[in-house]
Amino acid sequence: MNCDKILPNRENPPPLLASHNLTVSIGGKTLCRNWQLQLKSGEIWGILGGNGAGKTTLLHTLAGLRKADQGEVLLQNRPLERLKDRERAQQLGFLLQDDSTAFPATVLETALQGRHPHMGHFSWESSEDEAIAMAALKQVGLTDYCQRNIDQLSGGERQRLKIATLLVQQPKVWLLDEPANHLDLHHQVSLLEQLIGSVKAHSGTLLMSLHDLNLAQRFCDKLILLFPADEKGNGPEVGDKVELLTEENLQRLYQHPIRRLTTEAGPVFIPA
Ligand SMILES: Nc1ncnc2c1ncn2[C@@H]1O[C@H](COP(=O)(O)OP(=O)(O)OP(=O)(O)O)[C@@H](O)[C@H]1O
Repeated sequence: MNCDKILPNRENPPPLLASHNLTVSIGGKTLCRNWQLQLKSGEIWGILGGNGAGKTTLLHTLAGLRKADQGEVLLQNRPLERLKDRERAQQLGFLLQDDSTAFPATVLETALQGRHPHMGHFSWESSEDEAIAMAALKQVGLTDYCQRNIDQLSGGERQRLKIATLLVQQPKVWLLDEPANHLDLHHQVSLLEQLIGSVKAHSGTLLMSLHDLNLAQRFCDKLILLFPADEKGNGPEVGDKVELLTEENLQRLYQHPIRRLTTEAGPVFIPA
């Protein structure tokens, strides 16, 4: 591996998460080829693309949950696949779209799982860990449910609990697969604001897949538009949201005309 370009340097610190010549395919479809991506401290990224475009697959690859066809992912300058699970969990948090594998536990026990990567191997959760978990549950409005079993939560409450668990974990790199799923309008905005506030306060970075263009416009600095990769060199487009959120790009991305309206609150996107 050639790390010349990403050696640590005070003026140009290495990206928190980077892909190096990454090629990812699934089901005979190539999502990206020899792809270089750099997520830096303080940056908030979005991945946009239609159903089946590969957003989840790409996020899973960047999190090390599935192997890339070629290339590698670097977490704070170290190849992800060489990190121990615990080391990885200290630095990288993932919000899965589907967590049907979750085992029975109370809301508080689930939030406390976010502390596990930071605890000693044989230690129990301390009162300080519990206070951190309760503070996160308060942030997402679940204090009153802390002793309830998670199978007694609504879809939106479960999503808020997953977000609380990440707030407890406090990773450097946050990868979120459709964080706005199941959330009502108030919680979409208030929880994304809290997540992003926490990411920025800890000089982290966040990458999330979204279906809502207005949330992408509101919260992201940078975007990945997941156009299919082909032999002609086409593929994902990466850049500032201001450059990428055009009607032309969005129509091509979703194969549907999208109108960009200018309002006092900023641009608003609606399907035509
Ligand atoms: N195990 C698998 N084997 C083959 N193809 C798969 C497999 N899992 C997913 N796919 C296909 O890979 C493509 C990308 O799926 P992925 O879930 O990453 O898309 P997505 O952009 O997250 O979609 P959505 O917006 O619908 O959640 C889809 O066409 C899907 O059918």
